[in-house]
Amino acid sequence: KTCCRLRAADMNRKDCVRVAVRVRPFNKREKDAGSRCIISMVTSSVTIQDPHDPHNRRSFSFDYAYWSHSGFLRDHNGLYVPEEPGGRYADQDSVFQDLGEGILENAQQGYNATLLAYGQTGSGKSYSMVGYGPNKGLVPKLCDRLFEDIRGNQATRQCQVFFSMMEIYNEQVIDLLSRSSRTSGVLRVREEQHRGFYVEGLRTVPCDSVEQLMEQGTRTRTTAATHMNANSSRSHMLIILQLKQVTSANITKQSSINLVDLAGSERQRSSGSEADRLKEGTAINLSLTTLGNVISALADVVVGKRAVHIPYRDSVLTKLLQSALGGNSRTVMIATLSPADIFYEESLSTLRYAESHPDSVGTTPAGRTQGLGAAVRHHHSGQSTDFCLTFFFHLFFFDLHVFGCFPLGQERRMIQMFPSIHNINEDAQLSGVVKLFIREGPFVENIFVCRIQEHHAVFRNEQRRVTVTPHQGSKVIVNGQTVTQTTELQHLDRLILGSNSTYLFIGYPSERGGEDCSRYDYDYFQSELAAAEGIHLGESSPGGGQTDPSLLAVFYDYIKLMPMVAEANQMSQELKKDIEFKLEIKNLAASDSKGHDLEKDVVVRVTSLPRKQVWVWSKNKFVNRKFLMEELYQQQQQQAEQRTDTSRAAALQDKDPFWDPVEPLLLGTAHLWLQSLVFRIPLEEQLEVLSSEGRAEAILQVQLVPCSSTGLPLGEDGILMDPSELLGQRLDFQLVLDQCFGLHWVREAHNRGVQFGFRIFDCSQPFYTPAVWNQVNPLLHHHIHLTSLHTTSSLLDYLQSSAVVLEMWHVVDFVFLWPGTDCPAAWYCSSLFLDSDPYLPAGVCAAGDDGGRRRSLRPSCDADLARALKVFYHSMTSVRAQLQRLCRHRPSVGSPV
Ligand SMILES: Nc1ncnc2c1ncn2[C@@H]1O[C@H](COP(=O)(O)OP(=O)(O)OP(=O)(O)O)[C@@H](O)[C@H]1O
Repeated sequence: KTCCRLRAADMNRKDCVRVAVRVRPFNKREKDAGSRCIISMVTSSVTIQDPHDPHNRRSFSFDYAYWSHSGFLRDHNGLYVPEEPGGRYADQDSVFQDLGEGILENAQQGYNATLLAYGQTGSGKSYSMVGYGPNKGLVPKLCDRLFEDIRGNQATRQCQVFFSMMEIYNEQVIDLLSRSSRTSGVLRVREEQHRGFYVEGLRTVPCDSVEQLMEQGTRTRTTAATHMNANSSRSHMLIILQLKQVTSANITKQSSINLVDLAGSERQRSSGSEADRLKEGTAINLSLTTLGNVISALADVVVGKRAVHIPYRDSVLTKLLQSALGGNSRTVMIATLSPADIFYEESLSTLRYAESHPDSVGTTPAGRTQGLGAAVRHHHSGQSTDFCLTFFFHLFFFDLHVFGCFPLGQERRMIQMFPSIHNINEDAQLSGVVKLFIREGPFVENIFVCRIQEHHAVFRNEQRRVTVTPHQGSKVIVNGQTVTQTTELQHLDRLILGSNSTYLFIGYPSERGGEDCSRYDYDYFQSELAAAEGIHLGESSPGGGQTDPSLLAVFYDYIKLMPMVAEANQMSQELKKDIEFKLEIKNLAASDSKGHDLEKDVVVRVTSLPRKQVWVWSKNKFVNRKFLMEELYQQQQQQAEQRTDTSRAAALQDKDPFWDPVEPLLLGTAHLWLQSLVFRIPLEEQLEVLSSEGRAEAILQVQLVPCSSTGLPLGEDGILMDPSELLGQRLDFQLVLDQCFGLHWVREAHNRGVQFGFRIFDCSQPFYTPAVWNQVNPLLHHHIHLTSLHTTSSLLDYLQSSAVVLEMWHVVDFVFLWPGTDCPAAWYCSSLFLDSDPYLPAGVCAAGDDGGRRRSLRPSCDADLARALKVFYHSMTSVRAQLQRLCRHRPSVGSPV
């Protein structure tokens, strides 16, 4: 069995942090993309393989490694179990036996414990922690066992369990069991000497089962996320079970179990943009970073490295977990992984994070651990435990009023009687938790979606016909199409209300067949919307070839970003930012490819509407900014509720995620092929500058002129028949950027200009022409003299097969901006060496370098043919230049030719 099992008793003996890793099966997306599994496990060691370099493998050792990727089947109860008894598949039961039982035992002995799930969004954290359907996860299994034990030991012990459930989002605590948390229910974290950190006013509910409480908490989490324009995968969900035991000898033990479903770890990655780093600081999840630091610091204390300060106070999560991390407390982390090659980077960083938490935390005797575990037997006097279950019935009926939600049994009856709409969430665990029943008769169900309008749309049910009518100015999309009028709904219609509230319509029972509703997941909704915008993957013929995985990755990026862009637009509108976001698919043309199968990527075009200033943000930059926008949105909402002044926050431009300094913008690229140089033939070209969408942005007139070392153009005599004659020789040529035509956009404002940049051969620095301002057809007249003192075969290869990519940059405000570089003005260069070391004696090149490549050079060929080709090529070049000039001066339509 791959899973290395340590008995719970072992765990108790070794005071420690236990780290487990679990890999899940492929999901539909990964299967569609033809993903390969890059994770392998042998006993408790996990190996990950770099999909781009099969020799690059990294192995990590953990306490437990759970193989849940393959070798399983679904039994008649819907449980995922190993295909054969003793098979390697690790099911929910085996994970519970290893991780859950120890924690429970520990808590019963009176020690605090923490169980954390860490991993990227969609990697299986919720599956392990909460579970899906019959495949119950650690939390329900642990609670079931706890209540079973309590009932079994009633004669010798009296026990009470208190339950609380909260969400930490942007360092704010939201009580998931509170009625007010949907709007302004953000609670404060306080500290008291005898109590440590606690959440003021948090509901703590005595209970003897947790199912209903968890359901209620999940429901609040879903609606809170919708309301706050927030993303649930960015928040931490924390369940605290407090166990109070009084033995027959009248000894009181009190302990708490913290169960934490952490935010998706992928947000920890930087967008890589230097300029955005400052703003990113807050976007990166503080609690997640601090948790890592706390655990590492605890490990340092244990090995006696240095007297470390343990940064519990740096984040809300670590403050709340302080009494249950380290010391005699038990901490178990389960790190979850996707098996797919496309998530290599994410999975590697998860393994690194998990590895960095060695199993030594807390091995110090309790007395030396700064009292961390000593919190164990203290009394939580004064906690508000006077709250009882009946309150939740109030809560449910409160929900009924606004959201149409009902207690479980009643809800089942309602489903059998009425049509309804069910929320569909990106996090499958949160799908179907909000249901709105649409009763027949004079009732009108108004639905509240976002803060733009009090009511968004009206649902009516007249004579068993259900219709939706958008309120004026509200966005309602049915099956991918925007509707503005009353529209009748059919069973399984997909609705998107506002920027991104997605619902599935379930008709009357008589309309329902045995169809599988689970296919209408979040991806389905977004794919349908993308198809309406003309973005789709095309028909995949049954049994036909698979879609190119890289195209699939772009498509999935597109549908992932689509709702985020809609939300960003909504926030921009509400916060009156006058910024518009638009998703685009662009060719990554910064290569010298011949234009076939250009790699594509998704970018976000950002336009400041009043100034018509445009920025293009990368995916990562947009995602980070979107989180900052959510933060700003939340702050402003709270300030508006508290009626405080919002103008100060809005004035801090450099902190404003909607704002960016003026930046040069890459408008397009032109490819200048260099092949003529290997024959020392001059070339004059009129190149089209194409935008990333393939639109012609301008015409650029350029020349390649072979020349002497002093810059004199070579005549016909300089033309070579065999490029290999250049090997080891000096080569000089000039790249001339003459003129650019058709920059109509410079007319739109007075501060616009253009600048060209390029990279060539092995030169790491890009080079730029000086900017030219305010001209539709600017004269550039920029000459660059390029020299190779000793032409190597790799340079010849490069010239024969490559093009220089000339980038056209839009610059503004007469500020000299250097796109993507800190390059000083001196890089307006006029001469440049192509040799990596221009002072190397001529003819010196590494044998290995030349040996293999010489073969790829054109062999010396028939002299007559070469001469003929030379003449033909020369005349074609000038004919082409003439033709292009004629095209440019083409008479307008209708005039005589
Ligand atoms: N061990 C497993 N066996 C079978 N299916 C799994 C397993 N782990 C995860 N899955 C499936 O993978 C999908 C994603 O898992 P899950 O929702 O738990 O991810 P997550 O990390 O919690 O994501 P999020 O951060 O969005 O909540 C779910 O459909 C779940 O059923």
